[in-house]
Amino acid sequence: MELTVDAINVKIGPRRIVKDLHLHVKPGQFVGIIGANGCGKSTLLKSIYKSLPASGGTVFLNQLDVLKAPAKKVSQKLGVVGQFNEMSFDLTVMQMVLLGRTPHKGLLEQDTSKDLAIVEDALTRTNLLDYKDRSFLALSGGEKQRVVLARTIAQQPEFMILDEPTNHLDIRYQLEILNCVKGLGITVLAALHDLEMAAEYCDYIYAMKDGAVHTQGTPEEVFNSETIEALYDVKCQTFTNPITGHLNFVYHIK
Ligand SMILES: Nc1ncnc2c1ncn2[C@@H]1O[C@H](COP(=O)(O)OP(=O)(O)OP(=O)(O)O)[C@@H](O)[C@H]1O
Repeated sequence: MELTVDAINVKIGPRRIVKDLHLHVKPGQFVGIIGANGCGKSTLLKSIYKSLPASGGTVFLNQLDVLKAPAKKVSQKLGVVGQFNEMSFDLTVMQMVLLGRTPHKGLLEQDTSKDLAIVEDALTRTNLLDYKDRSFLALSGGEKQRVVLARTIAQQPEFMILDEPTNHLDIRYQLEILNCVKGLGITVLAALHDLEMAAEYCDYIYAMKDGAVHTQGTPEEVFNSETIEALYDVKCQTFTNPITGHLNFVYHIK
């Protein structure tokens, strides 16, 4: 499944937060969005998954016109792991993850053995099998984040949007979550703050500044001192870690 975003604009009050932005995610790619706090990453993602109205532009998932299509149709294709996962009523972890099946079901349709098998698989992939009878509200922030990912996996989307998916997570779970998402083999668009993880996991990067694309390309093309300084207003040196072979960064304030 591929995503094509053309000339998207988002205004909040009088302010233009996302400005005429174009973005393309090819089938099977893991694409990252990076940029400083407040540059518009979440606003862009929310406009793509229709949580915020766009004031102009189009979003297509293959032939599906996302901004015009009914929510249920979109949620059969598109799964979202957002930044804030609070809810006010209590469900068990199992019940939360079963909610992921909703877009595929008719009104009042019962859960089938196939739904339960899909949920079991999602719980296994996110290391949550032992948590299935626990109360969602009593979980830690990181555990909640994993439950939300499991729910999104149970939704069986062909395209996944992640907004800072590793917020709240310790290092092991940050790696596990990104490995887990990568292992799904679906197309992914993710806002990421950790540049080293973005360099390791992303096939292609959009670097945003002030609501627009500042630079785009492969991690090797985007991650250089000039771009990082321009995006974050810090001094930066990049180097290849001799142990991991991955791109690493050293920062200091100008
Ligand atoms: N509901 C809102 N009302 C007013 N301003 C908003 C609203 N939502 C976002 N903004 C503003 O839009 C700008 C972009 O916010 P956004 O959350 O998209 O940035 P971001 O790049 O995701 O930041 P972060 O890295 O901190 O999550 C910010 O200046 C923010 O204050």
